[in-house]
Amino acid sequence: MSFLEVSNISKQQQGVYTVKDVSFQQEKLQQLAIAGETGSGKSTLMKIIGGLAQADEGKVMYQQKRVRGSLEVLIPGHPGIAYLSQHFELRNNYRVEEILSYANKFIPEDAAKLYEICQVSHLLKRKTDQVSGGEKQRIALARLLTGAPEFLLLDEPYSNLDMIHKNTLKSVVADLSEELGITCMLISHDPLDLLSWADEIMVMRAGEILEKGTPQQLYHQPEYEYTAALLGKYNLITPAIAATLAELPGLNLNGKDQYIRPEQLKIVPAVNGGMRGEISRVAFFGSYMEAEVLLAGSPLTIRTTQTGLQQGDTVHVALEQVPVK
Ligand SMILES: Nc1ncnc2c1ncn2[C@@H]1O[C@H](COP(=O)(O)OP(=O)(O)OP(=O)(O)O)[C@@H](O)[C@H]1O
Repeated sequence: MSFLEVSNISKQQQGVYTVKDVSFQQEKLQQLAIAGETGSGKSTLMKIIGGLAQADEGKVMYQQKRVRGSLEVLIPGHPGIAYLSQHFELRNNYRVEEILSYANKFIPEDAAKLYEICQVSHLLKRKTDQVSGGEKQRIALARLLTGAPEFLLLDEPYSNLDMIHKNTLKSVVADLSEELGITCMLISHDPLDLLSWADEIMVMRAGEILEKGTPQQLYHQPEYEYTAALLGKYNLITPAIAATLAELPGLNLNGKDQYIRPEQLKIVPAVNGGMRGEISRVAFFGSYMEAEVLLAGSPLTIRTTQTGLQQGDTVHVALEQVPVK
């Protein structure tokens, strides 16, 4: 039996299904991410898994035991499962070390290691109102981890963090499995968080699991345009557009909609036989440029590191198909 088995979970709120017949499994130490637009039911599902909400139907089995819903117990939640909410609160007027010692199950040396992993060791003597938002987030995580959970549910842990604090917390989360043997499930609205971290991504739409797969599968060969859009920019090539792009080297004429990522389109030297087009727009993104190129009248977005491109330039374009693992 799997570490986590979710079977036929449904929940209605105000007469509408917010989670509908969701079933899946997660193995120990497997890094599972949930993607989906706002309101697609991600948080509701995660709270049901952690015993913090009540499902109407279905069951959650964690390490072979049923997780009881929030209405079946006096204090909602499961002792082995920690849930880091995007709306966490730290009690005011306490020292960080007091907050952390409250539910601590570790001996001092192990707790110190935990604080180091969470990068909060230097904050222990401060009061909770003397730390920044990003530091608070790491303290909240450290506090959850002091309860020695084996399973951690991370609900948008990086929202409201600037790039520096986000990267610090991302490296903390990356270390959790390896250093502490904790299995994690992550919700994030930023595709970069999910793609770089997950072993498997589940895509939710209107309370249901639409599709799931490895980051590479879902990024390069999504079944649905919804998934393509969630995970990054793309060019929709319908069969009608594909028919006008017959000269584009590498294009697959398979009669289906294709979602071509901007970095799959390459500007090539004219002698290499790419399809001729005209640049209609260029934008600078720091480490790369994005150019919109009109190919047979269709505007396609290309990501390139080539500099000096300008509106009105003639370029030749080829397509690289990416083998998917
Ligand atoms: N207590 C509630 N009562 C009624 N409807 C609710 C309640 N909580 C959530 N919902 C609705 O359930 C749906 C799913 O909400 P949920 O928070 O699970 O989505 P989400 O995918 O996590 O969204 P987000 O990315 O914005 O956090 C939404 O349509 C929301 O409005």
